[in-house]
Amino acid sequence: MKLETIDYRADDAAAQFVQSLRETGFGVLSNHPINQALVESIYRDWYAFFQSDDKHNYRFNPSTQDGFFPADVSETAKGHQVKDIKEYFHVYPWGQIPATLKENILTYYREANALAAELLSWVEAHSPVEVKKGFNEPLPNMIDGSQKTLLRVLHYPPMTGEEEPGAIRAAAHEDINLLTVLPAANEPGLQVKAKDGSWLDVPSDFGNLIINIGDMLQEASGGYFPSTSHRVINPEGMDKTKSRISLPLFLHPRPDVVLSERYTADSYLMERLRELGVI
Ligand SMILES: O=C(O)CCC(=O)C(=O)O
Ligand SMILES: [Fe+2]
Repeated sequence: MKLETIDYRADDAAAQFVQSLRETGFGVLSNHPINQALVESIYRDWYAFFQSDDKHNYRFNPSTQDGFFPADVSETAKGHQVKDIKEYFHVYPWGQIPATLKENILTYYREANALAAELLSWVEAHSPVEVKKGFNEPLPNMIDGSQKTLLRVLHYPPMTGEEEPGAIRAAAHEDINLLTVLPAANEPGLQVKAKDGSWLDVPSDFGNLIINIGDMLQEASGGYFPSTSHRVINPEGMDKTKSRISLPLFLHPRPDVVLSERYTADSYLMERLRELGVI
């Protein structure tokens, strides 16, 4: 099995994209409307920010979760013991954002959300009737006006040789949210677990847009759309000395959205955050 890249402008792009999501939990788009020059300037400016001491002036707020998370408080994926090798910044439009970085990152936030709403309408349009009937409201509606959607700017530092044994950039995990939208990072490493248990490279040609299903869409679709495990492996050889920057947008429904008979978006998120031990 291999992940195929889908041309966003193809006549049957929506059908192909939804089929890829259904089969692998991932969809990869080329020729999409996200401005690549904007993504590149975000990578460049935030790389400089992560290199500076200024980042420590934006330490995350534990109750609202916006701001800078240093490597020593970085996540440990569910079911793992060692921390990931990464630091990151959580951007919410209402949260702390360095003034010089604000305009570009909020433009990206807005544009990526607009595309995400369209992709959710593709998912809905290509869902079987029984699955569609289970959606309590149209999928694009679920994120409309949501204050919960999170843009994470990630910096994976170069390898030093001092890493904790077994630690990798991002240990295997599933995303909690509805869909995740991710421009290809400036370095490779992202892999998705196939049905046979093998790890596949996600095609990360610069300019591709990668979309994956999160647990909330799996829940809302009664398991029809699978939330698949993915990870970021450590670089080898010459790439060891390179940083990797990536920019996942985690689409979160409004808290009152009913996902299933068991969960609202809020009760689902709280249960997962409690399991992770972060609340
Ligand atoms: O850095 C990446 O390419 C993926 C990051 C990721 O999966 C996550 O932060 O949930
Ligand atoms: Fe992820």
